[in-house]
Amino acid sequence: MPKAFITDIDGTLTDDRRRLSTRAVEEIRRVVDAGIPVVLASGNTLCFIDALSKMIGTEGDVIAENGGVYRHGYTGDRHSAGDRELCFAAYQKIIDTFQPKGEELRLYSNDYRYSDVAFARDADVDEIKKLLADMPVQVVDTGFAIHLQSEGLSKGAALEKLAELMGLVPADFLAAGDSINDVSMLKAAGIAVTPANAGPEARAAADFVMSKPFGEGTADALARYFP
Ligand SMILES: O=C(O)COP(=O)(O)O
Ligand SMILES: [Mg+2]
Repeated sequence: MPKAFITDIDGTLTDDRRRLSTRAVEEIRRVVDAGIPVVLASGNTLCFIDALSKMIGTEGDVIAENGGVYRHGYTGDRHSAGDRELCFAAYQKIIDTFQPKGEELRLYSNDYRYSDVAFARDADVDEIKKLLADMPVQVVDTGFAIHLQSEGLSKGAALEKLAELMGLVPADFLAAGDSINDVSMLKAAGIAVTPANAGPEARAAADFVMSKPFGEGTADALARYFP
């Protein structure tokens, strides 16, 4: 049995409209009550994940902003990395290119981010990647938002550091994720699963693709690996 569980949120615990699977929540509570550490790892902001962590009932071990931020427990230090000003300069470059064409970009939860810049998927990602090719910024399309983050940051890299604070190694974890921003975490974990809605990158990185999509698939994985 794995010693711990790390899970993505959007598309892995929720459906594509971001509605939480109550069965996945129940399974996580069962696992937490059995003494298994559970990490929530998401592209979302720290405050968003903290609220979710409290209400689901996990212990505050979190990775936010796709690895730009992590923290061990609710009272642990917040570790933030990355050059947010650089990400903003990249975002400005995108605006300067797209706005004259009449395309509006919408920032997501900008007041609450420490590391990355996230915005609505209204612009063409391939065009953005081409535009920013000479900048040390990653363009990550999670299927829910587009993120700009400093090179070298990922959920997998943050897992390495957080696991150490938890007295574990990434190989101790079962990981669940649905998207390209989960690949590094799925690869680092001992066992990796992906719900049936997952994109091709996450599928390729997972050991098992669950037969059900979204939180239902993740709930099945918890029942299987933490019986
Ligand atoms: O914030 C996003 O874009 C997606 O969030 P996720 O990492 O929980 O899927
Ligand atoms: Mg996701």
